Amino acid sequence: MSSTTSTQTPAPSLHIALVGNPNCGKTSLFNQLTGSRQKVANYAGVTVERKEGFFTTPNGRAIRVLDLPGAYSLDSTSPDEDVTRDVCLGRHRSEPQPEMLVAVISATNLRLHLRFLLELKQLGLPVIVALNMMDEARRNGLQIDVAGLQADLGMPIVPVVSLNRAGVVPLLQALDLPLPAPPDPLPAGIDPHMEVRRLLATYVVDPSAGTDRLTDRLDRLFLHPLWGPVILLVVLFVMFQTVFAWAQPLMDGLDSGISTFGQIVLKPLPDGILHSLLADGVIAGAGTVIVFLPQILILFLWILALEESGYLPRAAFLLDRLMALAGLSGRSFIPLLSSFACAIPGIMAARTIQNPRDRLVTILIAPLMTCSARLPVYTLLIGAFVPHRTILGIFGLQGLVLFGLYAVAIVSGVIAARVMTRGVKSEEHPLLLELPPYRRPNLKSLALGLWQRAVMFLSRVGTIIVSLNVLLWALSSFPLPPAGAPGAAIDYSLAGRIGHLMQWVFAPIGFNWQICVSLIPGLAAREVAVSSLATVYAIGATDDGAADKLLPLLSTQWSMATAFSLLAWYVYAPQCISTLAVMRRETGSIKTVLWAAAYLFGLAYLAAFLTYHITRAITGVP
Ligand SMILES: Nc1nc2c(ncn2[C@@H]2O[C@H](COP(=O)(O)OP(=O)(O)OP(=O)(O)O)[C@@H](O)[C@H]2O)c(=O)[nH]1
Ligand SMILES: [Mg+2]
Repeated sequence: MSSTTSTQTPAPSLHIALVGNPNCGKTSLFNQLTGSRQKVANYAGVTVERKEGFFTTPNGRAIRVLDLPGAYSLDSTSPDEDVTRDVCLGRHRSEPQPEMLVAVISATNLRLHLRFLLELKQLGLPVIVALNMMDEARRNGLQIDVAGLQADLGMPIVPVVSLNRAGVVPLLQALDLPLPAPPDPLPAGIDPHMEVRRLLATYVVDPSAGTDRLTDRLDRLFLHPLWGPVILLVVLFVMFQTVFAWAQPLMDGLDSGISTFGQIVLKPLPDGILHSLLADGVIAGAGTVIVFLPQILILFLWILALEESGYLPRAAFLLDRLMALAGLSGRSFIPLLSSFACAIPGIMAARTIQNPRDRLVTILIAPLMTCSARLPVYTLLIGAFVPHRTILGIFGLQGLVLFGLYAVAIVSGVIAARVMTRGVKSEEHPLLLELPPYRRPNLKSLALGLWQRAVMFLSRVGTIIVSLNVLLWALSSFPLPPAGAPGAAIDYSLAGRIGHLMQWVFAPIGFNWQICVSLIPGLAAREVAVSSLATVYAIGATDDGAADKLLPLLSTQWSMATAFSLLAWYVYAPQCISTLAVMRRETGSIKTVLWAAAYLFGLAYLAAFLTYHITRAITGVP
């Protein structure tokens, strides 16, 4: 900026990095400084790769800032911590050493975080300490002699609260000052643990130390050997019940909105190609998927609230034994849990696992965890084939079946991991899982998180789903049948012919040719299978408006065995190219990916085959 109004010349630009222990609030600080919306959550290991951002200080200094994965020390042991170590030491392949570090430490966890800070002193780089979570420290009555600590450490300390912009202003101001001198390293022979103890004893008064805090009281309940698992089951159970119960009115509203919209748009158009393209390709396709938005948002509301509350690491702790059964350690839990939202961040979160075997097995079973894109497929079929009935007076049968599908996937994941590890115990270090304090989820950040999800979902619908559906519409409409040909026009189209050919392979598991056709575009994204079915059936239908009636249509045209077989297929099939691509990137091996795809498709076929024939035998429908 060549400003003539400013009286001060901005200081030269600066390149800094945010470094600190996991879960100390680096990403929250990064988001406040740069205005970005990187993922933040209340457990260790959320950020697994470096993120770059830019901002300007009040005096106009241009700053490039890196958010780094959390680390416990510079002797890194996992791929995510490698990044932090390499950047700090100036050894990173594509990232120059920062000119200054902003060491983020949490005021509520000084015993752990000061130790890493002492290690950072050895680097010979200027360091500013951002003393984060001051709001919580104040609430707990913690008194910190910041001036004394700062003089003792030889580094400027700036108290901050990274929850809002105002809370980080002191740091912005500190970044306008000339760079501090690099601190002196800890003299040889001084034990860092003793040094931390000395610092705490001299500069910190913690009146709540040794008292029974809320977090301790809650942990006695949530980590109780009996009540802990019971509560976990109840939480998961209620979650799936609400996905159906709360979403229904919203879904009905959306459904009728889309029908009305379709009628208004289509009414002036004469019958013909354009009418069919809009009705059968765009509206039928996008409309059938959009109605699932409420369910997806309810699922995410739960996931976001659980992430922020601090409950997830407790769940990992409770399930450590289950993981041991699979030959894995509790460290695999969070990556697997993230995969319930989407396997892609889940597979990336496996970078926090140190042991290479455990990391590979976790990546290989991550696609078995039920990602949110399966939800439309599951609920469409459950809605069409499972009666809307209450069991024992309180449990909805549909929610129960959904819960069952998730449970089957988890059990399958455990068995698959056990086979891959041959039950040999993990050599990963015993689970040293940090249990963060419980936090009431912030309503604003929940709302923001949901908004981001909604935008992501709708833009998926608007881009990939609509374009694939238009493509599918074209393939299902052309070539046109010869004049006077008997049967439905779609049978003569390219898609119809491909579907009939594929039936050779899929008839033994009860798939009709329409399902076969929808499986191909469904590879791009699982929800596309639903919109594709809508398009294929709409084009094939003789009566108008079949599109918005996919659900009743399926319940009359498919047997229960076919529907359940497709559900079983979707529990296992790696119907998502992006997941396979991320697997390739994270493992660096195309062989691994081919193997993963083969074993998952194999399982899918086997499960669908068994489900189809068992259901047929039970229902007695041939
Ligand atoms: N009360 C309070 N909570 C905070 C503050 N800063 C961050 N948090 C919360 O602390 C948790 C961790 O924040 P993150 O920003 O994800 O931490 P991180 O250091 O990036 O964590 P990793 O990426 O796992 O290393 C989240 O629940 C935040 O909402 C703060 O100043 N006060
Ligand atoms: Mg982070």
